[in-house]
Amino acid sequence: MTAQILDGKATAAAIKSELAARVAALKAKGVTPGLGTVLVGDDPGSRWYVNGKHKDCAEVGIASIQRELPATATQEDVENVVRELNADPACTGYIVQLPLPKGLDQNPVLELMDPDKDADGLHPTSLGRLALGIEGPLPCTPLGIVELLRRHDVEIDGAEVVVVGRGITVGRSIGLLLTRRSENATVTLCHTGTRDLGAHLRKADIIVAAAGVPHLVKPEDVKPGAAVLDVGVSRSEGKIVGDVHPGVAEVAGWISPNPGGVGPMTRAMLLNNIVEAAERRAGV
Ligand SMILES: Nc1nc(=O)c2c([nH]1)NC[C@@H]1CN(c3ccc(C(=O)N[C@@H](CCC(=O)O)C(=O)O)cc3)C=[N+]21
Repeated sequence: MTAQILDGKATAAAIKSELAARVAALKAKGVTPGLGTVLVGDDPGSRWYVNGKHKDCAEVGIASIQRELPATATQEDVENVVRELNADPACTGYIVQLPLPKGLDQNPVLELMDPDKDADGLHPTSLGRLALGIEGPLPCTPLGIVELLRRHDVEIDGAEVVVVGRGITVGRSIGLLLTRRSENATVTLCHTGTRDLGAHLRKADIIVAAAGVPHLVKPEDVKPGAAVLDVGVSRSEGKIVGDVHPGVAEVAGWISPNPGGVGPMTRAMLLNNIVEAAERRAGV
């Protein structure tokens, strides 16, 4: 058996064309959604990601608001840019590209953001709303994973989902998302303190590997027919190495390639959060 591919690149392209239609409808009402990015320092990887986000915006008709600060920027400098974007009516939502350069404290910056402009869905208020079941921006990678599964008809309702990794961007927040009534999955959150990871993995209908450990999920740990999502991004000689061993493709029912799987979906969901925020504000 060879797994079906959860093609994130193609799915993200389909979502972007749907979003482009919603942006056109907003523009017809006189509303132009705008995504802001705050990039501090000159890390080439961060710059590459931020540029990608603006390219995505151009594709669907979202306006781009780019703010750049040198690596020597002070905490006050960064916080002033955040205040400025909070007050800017052209900015529907924005992200502060993480990590910030050494010496800058990220939490006070994130807490200063207007939660209604949180494009990442990772503001304390957004995570609180998610936990409480209040509408608001949702974390992009978990949302991308749900969309990727839905659009490939992988059953989430009632599924046993095993998540590996407790980071905020994926592991911690996807449990909150998948256990909502609308998703209705059973979620086990595994991490470095888990005693027998293999025993958990072998019971899973859906595995979300987000530990950042190359090839952590082995073929013998996967139940035949399971859906496996590879979120891990490690690098070896410039190439991405995921958390899922290539041999898993022979056992799984579905597998997300990496690159070309969860990454493009994360980017598409950032755009989705901007369009939804603009629609909420316009009362659509
Ligand atoms: N405030 C904030 N929000 C973020 O969402 C955020 C961040 N900071 N800091 C860095 C990480 C990383 N991240 C990725 C998004 C898309 C791909 C992506 O599309 N990757 C491509 C290929 C990448 C390649 O080839 O290097 C793929 O998977 O096919 C990857 C990584 C968002 N991040």
